[in-house]
Amino acid sequence: MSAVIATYLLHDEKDIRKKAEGIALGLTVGTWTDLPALEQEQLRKHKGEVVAMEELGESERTNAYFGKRLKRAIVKIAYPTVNFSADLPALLVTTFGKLSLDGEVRLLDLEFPDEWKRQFPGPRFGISGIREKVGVHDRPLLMSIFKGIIGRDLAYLTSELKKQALGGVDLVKDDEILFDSEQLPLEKRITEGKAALREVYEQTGKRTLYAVNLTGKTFELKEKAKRAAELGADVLLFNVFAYGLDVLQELRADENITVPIMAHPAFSGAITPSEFYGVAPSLLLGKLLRLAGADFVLFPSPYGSVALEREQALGIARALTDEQEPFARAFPVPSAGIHPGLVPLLVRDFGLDSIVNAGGGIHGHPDGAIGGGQAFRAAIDAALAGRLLREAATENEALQKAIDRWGAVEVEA
Ligand SMILES: CCCC(=O)/C(O)=C/OP(=O)(O)O
Ligand SMILES: [Mg+2]
Repeated sequence: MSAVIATYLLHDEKDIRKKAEGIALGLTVGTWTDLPALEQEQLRKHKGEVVAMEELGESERTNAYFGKRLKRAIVKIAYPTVNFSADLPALLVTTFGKLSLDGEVRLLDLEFPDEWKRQFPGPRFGISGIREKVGVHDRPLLMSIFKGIIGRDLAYLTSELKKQALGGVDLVKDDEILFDSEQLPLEKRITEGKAALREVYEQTGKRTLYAVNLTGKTFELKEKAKRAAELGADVLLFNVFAYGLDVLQELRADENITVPIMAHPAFSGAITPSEFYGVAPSLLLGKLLRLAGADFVLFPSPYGSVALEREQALGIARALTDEQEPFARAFPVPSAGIHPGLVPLLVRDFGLDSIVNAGGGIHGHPDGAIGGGQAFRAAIDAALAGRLLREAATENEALQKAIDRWGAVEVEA
């Protein structure tokens, strides 16, 4: 029987196995033992099964949080794929719909039968495709974020775009809070942005992509994205969790929208952070965003301003780049509060196939966005060469100024 296997962290005061069995039945056939034999035979292929249970010891932390003594267990439950359609809304409602309201259950992972998950698109470009577009194959990419753009006009936007590109970044992204406005409509940001980046390319030979924020009402998104593609948009930034995973998948699957999609984690913090309930980040921001077709995935780094616990951040990156999956690998983009002094940690933890992403760490440099980009590029080169940042900074003024401002976390080679 083809089944999706959900892994949960369960809590219960009395009988964890009974709770697990109740979930397996409640989210599938509803009841079992009181059914006549004939009905049991007819319904057997639809019945959810507890396929594994690992009891955990009591946790003082958990009991303190819930204010009662709880048993705990990691439980795997199989949901027959014959019960639901092959789409993410059906998957989520089946495995963690009403159950997500329980308040004492955390969805840790979903495992899919091969033939079932191949119905999903995965990234259209992925890491290799993005590298081809920027022409960089031997280092982590560097991305900067517009800051202080709301309320500004196109002349200001293109001027700021050029400065970031002149600093040597490979991509510039809209901030996720930049929405269409009279002064900065999407179509103009694309066309004027392309012209500005073409100027920098002709001046420096450096190609820089611009990720424009695709926003607006859900049912307008496809037409907007098609128009953006026609205008030559490099990348579409998308606030997936304000819309839904299936909207991301619909954009990815449309053959008229052959543009890389960059998933922003905005609003996902309403779902992932608790260790006791909600959804594990490696599943929501890793496995599911890759399945739905994100080429890049931003998530809080372990050392930034909205830090994720390190193992959780690494778990997202693993899920995005797992070679066992039948999908293109997606770029991990550990973000928030990143400055050049953190690059050795980023390279150690996320390696070559990742993106160093910064807003304040670029624009807050004493020499502005150009200095910020130069400092990051020098830090990346130093980290890859196994050099201490402070040593490399003796030969690079922009990096030295960044270290003077934000410090540096050295990682021994
Ligand atoms: C995890 C998303 C980070 C983000 O959206 C953003 O704008 C970061 O800005 P900085 O923290 O680098 O200034
Ligand atoms: Mg942002």
